[in-house]
Amino acid sequence: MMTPIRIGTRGSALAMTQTTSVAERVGDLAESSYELVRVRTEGDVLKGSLSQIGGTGVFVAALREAVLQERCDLAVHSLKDLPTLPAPGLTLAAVPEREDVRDALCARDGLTLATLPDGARVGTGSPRRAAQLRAARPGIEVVDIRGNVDTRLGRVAGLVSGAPGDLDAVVLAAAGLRRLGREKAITELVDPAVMLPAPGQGALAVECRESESAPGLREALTSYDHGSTRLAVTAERAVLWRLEAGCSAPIGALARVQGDELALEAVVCSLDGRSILRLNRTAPVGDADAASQLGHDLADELLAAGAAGIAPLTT
Ligand SMILES: NCc1[nH]cc(CCC(=O)O)c1CC(=O)O
Repeated sequence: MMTPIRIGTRGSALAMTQTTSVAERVGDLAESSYELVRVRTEGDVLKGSLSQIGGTGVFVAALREAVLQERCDLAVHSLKDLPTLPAPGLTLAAVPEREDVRDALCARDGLTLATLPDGARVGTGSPRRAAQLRAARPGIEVVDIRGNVDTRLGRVAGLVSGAPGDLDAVVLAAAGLRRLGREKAITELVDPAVMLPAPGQGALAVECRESESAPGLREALTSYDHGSTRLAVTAERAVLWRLEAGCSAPIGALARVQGDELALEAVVCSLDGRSILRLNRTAPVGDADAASQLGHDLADELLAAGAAGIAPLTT
């Protein structure tokens, strides 16, 4: 018998549901009980816009510390919040199968990107979403917002009963809405041809200590890992790494395994949405190194095409 696997999580509703579903699967696979360990992160404490807080990994650092200090054995993160630099002493032990990768428009009165009136106020805290929104619909006003999913939905007029709402719509990740059982708020799943998601969007990351040696745990995590999801997010994150960009840079990337090819698309946007540089590239499906190479190669093409002059990459 093993002692319970201790799984670190942020306290937000989204983090708790994500961690609980991971914990149940890992517990089953390792034939072990588990307990959740709540960790408060800087990203939960600080107020203000995420782009103002800046820096990568505000949601991640405290969870990583908790694993390194052996206050817990695993940490569950949203992969898109995970810095591209590896954390010494930790390893990305499992990337479970990805949820919906798309961004979701949640608008009043069933409106969509095409039917929102000019002048509509659309909330997002993400420069990537803001830029692609402006490019798709130059007439709308993008409003910088932050807060948890329910706070954001509450800003949309008529979407949440009792909340007056000062916005016509917000854009959130479909994956988070689904995990929270809030998919009814979605009025349009935005086609990635219009809005390329963030690298790693919709995927989770399970980290453990490199030295983890509990019987069965590493094996359980290896069998929980989803090969094509890992290849896709590896390629996407390699773009970000090569551009030396952070998670709040106006960059989107999406890779998919299509037959025996890994197809990667990436976009770099100016903040005003007027310049959009979008390229794609494919490689034969191979190992993680080949997926990284594909991401690096596409990033080099973006740089050669002027990416650094379009967007503030290091924010
Ligand atoms: N940066 C916030 C964040 N990190 C992960 C998700 C949920 C979706 C996902 O797993 O990609 C969200 C919320 C959002 O973007 O709407």
